[in-house]
Amino acid sequence: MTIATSIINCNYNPHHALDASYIKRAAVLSDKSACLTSPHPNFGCVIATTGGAGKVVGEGYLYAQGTTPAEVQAVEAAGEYCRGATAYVNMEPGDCHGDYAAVSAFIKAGITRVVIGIRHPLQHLRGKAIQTLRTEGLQVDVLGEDIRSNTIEDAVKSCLVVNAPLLYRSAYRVPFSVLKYAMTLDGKIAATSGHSSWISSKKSRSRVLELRGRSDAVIVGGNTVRQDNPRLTPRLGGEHVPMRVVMSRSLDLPEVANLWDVREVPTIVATQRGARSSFQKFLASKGVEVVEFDFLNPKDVVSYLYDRGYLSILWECGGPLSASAISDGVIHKVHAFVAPKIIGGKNAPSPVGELGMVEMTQALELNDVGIKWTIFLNGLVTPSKSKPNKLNYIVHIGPDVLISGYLQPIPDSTPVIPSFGETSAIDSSLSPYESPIIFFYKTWDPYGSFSNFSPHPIRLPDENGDYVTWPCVVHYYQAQKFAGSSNPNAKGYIEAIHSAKGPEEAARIGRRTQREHPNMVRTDWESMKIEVMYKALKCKFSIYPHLTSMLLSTSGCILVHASPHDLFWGGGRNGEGLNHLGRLLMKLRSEFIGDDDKHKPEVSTGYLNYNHIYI
Ligand SMILES: Nc1c(N[C@@H]2O[C@H](COP(=O)(O)O)[C@@H](O)[C@H]2O)[nH]c(=O)[nH]c1=O
Repeated sequence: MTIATSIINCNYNPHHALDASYIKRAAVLSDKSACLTSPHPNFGCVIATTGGAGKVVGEGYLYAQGTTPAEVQAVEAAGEYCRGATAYVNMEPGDCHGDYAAVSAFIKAGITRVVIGIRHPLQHLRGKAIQTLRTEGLQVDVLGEDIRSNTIEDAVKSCLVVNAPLLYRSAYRVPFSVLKYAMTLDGKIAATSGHSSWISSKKSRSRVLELRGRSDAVIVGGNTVRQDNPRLTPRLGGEHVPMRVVMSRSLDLPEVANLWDVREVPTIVATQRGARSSFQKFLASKGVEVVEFDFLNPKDVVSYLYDRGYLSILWECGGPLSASAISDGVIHKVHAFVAPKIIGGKNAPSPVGELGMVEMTQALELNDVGIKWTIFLNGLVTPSKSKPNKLNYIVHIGPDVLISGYLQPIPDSTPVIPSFGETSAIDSSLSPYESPIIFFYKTWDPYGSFSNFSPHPIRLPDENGDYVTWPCVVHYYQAQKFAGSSNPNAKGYIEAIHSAKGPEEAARIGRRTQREHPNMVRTDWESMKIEVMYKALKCKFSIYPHLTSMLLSTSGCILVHASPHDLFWGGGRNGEGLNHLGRLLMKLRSEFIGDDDKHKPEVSTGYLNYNHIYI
């Protein structure tokens, strides 16, 4: 889990522990609708008076999509005590009503401070409530941005867990997939005969029923249907019952099965296009929904379920399908119930089939997102005091042991901005958490003209002060590596770069010459190359009015050169680059914006009016 390392306006707040505890309370509250309604964005709100240890005066949680927002409930519960109080929310308020109900409730009630666990993961809502509240004069502290500490980070993670489904949906456009299996101590999910009831205890199985109640769909394979004739229902007495999904290419399925009884609970059978059409007709006659896929695989099935708006999926399948789902990268979290039993059986099935791994070093490690959670039987998760700060915890449920963890960490949707910290130093108007980010790379992409490869000739003085026109920034930049070199051949290379047919060729000649004749490169190159680039950019964005206005039009945005391999000028694949090109363009933009007339770029009369270029 990476929470951005830079500290933005970090206000030391002696009430970190208090803030963290109320935020964790909001997270636990937000989870209370689990199993009662279909998975949805989980919001909890706690309103506490300020001063000393504070006193909780109102609480609320969103019961289901489209019902009264948690914030409105908490304000109503707190009444007059809202005035001057602090509101704690596990996630930035959304606005599914389109009326800003949550934000206006805080403002009208006189709340003065709002503490927010995580920003809203959905792009179209992200940052909106925070900005509105701040504009209205409320103090808004976002955990991990405005207040940071280990305690705070712990509270952030509790907010990530309760909205993991929405975070995965927002970051990866997939449902949150949990693989659950019960196995004996010797790693079997059934006897050789296929008999499997029961491996885990009644207590463990009621935990599984709760997991189903938290899901939009439960998926099994054909073999599970044939062997177990499962019902796959929560049977908790709650209201929410997930869709049951059977994945079967062959449709080699029994005509009599609990899953074909859809009076209470729907069932989908996902199959290969054209499989056993007579059986498809039989299923349809029972009211079972048959969905055909060109090539039935977990990835396409979850993509289909994503389109149906499913947030959470529980995979209760056998080894072959588990392996296929893991290989497809579909599984995010694993719950393994280990029962203190030994069944043996050379051919008894194991929880995960063939993954094609031949060395133990290839084993997939569960990710430790370090959350102190103890899972109680009622399915609620409550921060624990004593448990080690590890999510890969081992929790005793009856005689069994539950080992849980993530194969893919919860995305924390902190923007991936290269050189996060330096950004605000370049342009104080930018907030890495709020400013839009413009990624530019190839010349044919939007903002492609920001690329050094764009075909904009520039004209700059050489070391003798004579102006030379260069076909583009790349030609100029590559040639400068050898400018002023005492080596008699340097001139020839500079000329070859200057006349290169295109920026790729110019870059190739420049890099090859630098590699093969390092002593020809000017001695101060490493310390000068950023300045050389800045000169070229300043020229380029001064002499073309449309480029000047394009650059100015990005005011307030963070510019990232999205080259995945150039980690000096680019941002890298995951923000590990230095993004110097993006940073120089933001610096130049600030200069243009902040400039008085002296530096205002001259608008050329259609040709390169060199005498007005300020270098
Ligand atoms: N045997 C076994 C499990 N089996 C799983 O539960 C399914 C049966 O669900 P239902 O018909 O709704 O009770 C079965 O098809 C298989 O997916 N699960 C567990 O937690 N522990 C166990 O020991």
